[in-house]
Amino acid sequence: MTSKSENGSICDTEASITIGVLALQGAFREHIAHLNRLPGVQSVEVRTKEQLADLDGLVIPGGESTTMANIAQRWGLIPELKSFAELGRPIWGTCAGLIFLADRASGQKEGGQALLGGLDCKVHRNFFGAQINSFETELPVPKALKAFESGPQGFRAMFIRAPAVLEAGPSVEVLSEYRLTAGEQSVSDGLKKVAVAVRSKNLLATAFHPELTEDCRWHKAFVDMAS
Ligand SMILES: NC(=O)CC[C@H](N)C(=O)O
Repeated sequence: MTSKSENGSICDTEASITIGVLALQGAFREHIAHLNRLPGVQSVEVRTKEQLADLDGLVIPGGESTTMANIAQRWGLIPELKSFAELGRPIWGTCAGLIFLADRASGQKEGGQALLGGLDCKVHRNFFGAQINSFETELPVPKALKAFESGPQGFRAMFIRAPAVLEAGPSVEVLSEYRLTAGEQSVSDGLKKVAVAVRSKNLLATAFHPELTEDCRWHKAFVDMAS
């Protein structure tokens, strides 16, 4: 339902959930657009620690995890982001955001990079190779998530210089897996599959980019976690 506020602007009176999208670098606008399509949800670009206070959940978008970590460090955001996660507030990391949330990462730039951590996982930062190896595929929907109860039984997964979860601890629930092709297995020590979507308590992480497809169900799933 929309109504006119006193100053005459149109506002959505149903909006009750506020989701922030970390807007330091990367694909934050696409997440904002998807979130705004969901009823009762308003989204905000987040650049300061003060903005974190009023959020029901935070999306850390895809982009370049080293650059994002450097900016977050320079702007003094790392301690606040860490405590956001530690306090059990919902965070969804996509692609670079997944790397950011992982406790352990390989394939990092020399000198490593700041990680927020919280997700008991080891990720490979560029598991699927360089930009040129980016690809799109269809994966079965995660049955564990209510948001996928309706709609097609598969979802489009776009992998762009994508990471993958190589090891996950007992607290981590694997929501989606990707089966490696014979060629991929031969350069991955015979690994047959990797996790590409995981959930652990207040943290959701996906190696692919739902914000670049028409499907809003991953955003809905995160809003469910934040509601
Ligand atoms: N699309 C992405 O977010 C790519 C992430 C990239 N592999 C990194 O290290 O940050």
